[in-house]
Amino acid sequence: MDKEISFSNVNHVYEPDSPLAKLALDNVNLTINRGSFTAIIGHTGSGKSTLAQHINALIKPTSGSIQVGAYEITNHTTNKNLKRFRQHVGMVFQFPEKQLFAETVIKDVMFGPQNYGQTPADAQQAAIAALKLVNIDEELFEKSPFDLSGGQMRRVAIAGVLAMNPEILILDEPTAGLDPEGHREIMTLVKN
Ligand SMILES: Nc1ncnc2c1ncn2[C@@H]1O[C@H](COP(=O)(O)OP(=O)(O)OP(=O)(O)O)[C@@H](O)[C@H]1O
Repeated sequence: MDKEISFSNVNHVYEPDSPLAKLALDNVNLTINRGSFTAIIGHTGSGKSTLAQHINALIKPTSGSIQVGAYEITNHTTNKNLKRFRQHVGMVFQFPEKQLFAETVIKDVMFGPQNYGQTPADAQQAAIAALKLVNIDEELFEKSPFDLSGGQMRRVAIAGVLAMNPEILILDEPTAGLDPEGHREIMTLVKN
């Protein structure tokens, strides 16, 4: 199997050189293979989100390096090289429904592909495909995302990431705060 993501001696210190300095990642080494499904488990505050946010270079290592496909992320990586890279690494943050903003479900999901240069027609097609993938009925497409249930809102938010057709999908506690039914729906869609 091709090596896809690897961490080499990754350290991350929040607020270095201050009395509040916090070592959140301590010499992390790991490899995640292409085509695999990996869960990171740990106590609250153990560094799971910090680790996940390194994979799309939202934060950079204090030292060490992360290889994601052909990209290497180090302390020296500059943001200007990262827009194309982030297109391939979809990140679903905790409580992603908090980032919904558009007046309709379909417009919300189209936003990402359009922002990355797709025509409105192509973005709409990508959005429809992503919404199908997360089982959102067509009759909801023109509704406000804020009129949906919590589980539906979360699925629309995930569709917004899937519409970018990422090669890597990172989900940070995707079922947090959902009821058992919502929990089951999200885990089924992630597996699909
Ligand atoms: N922006 C920040 N500034 C300073 N310290 C931070 C920051 N973000 C996280 N930390 C600290 O880094 C450590 C790891 O946090 P992180 O959020 O990665 O943990 P987690 O395992 O994802 O936790 P949870 O399960 O509660 O989401 C914690 O001690 C946290 O307080």
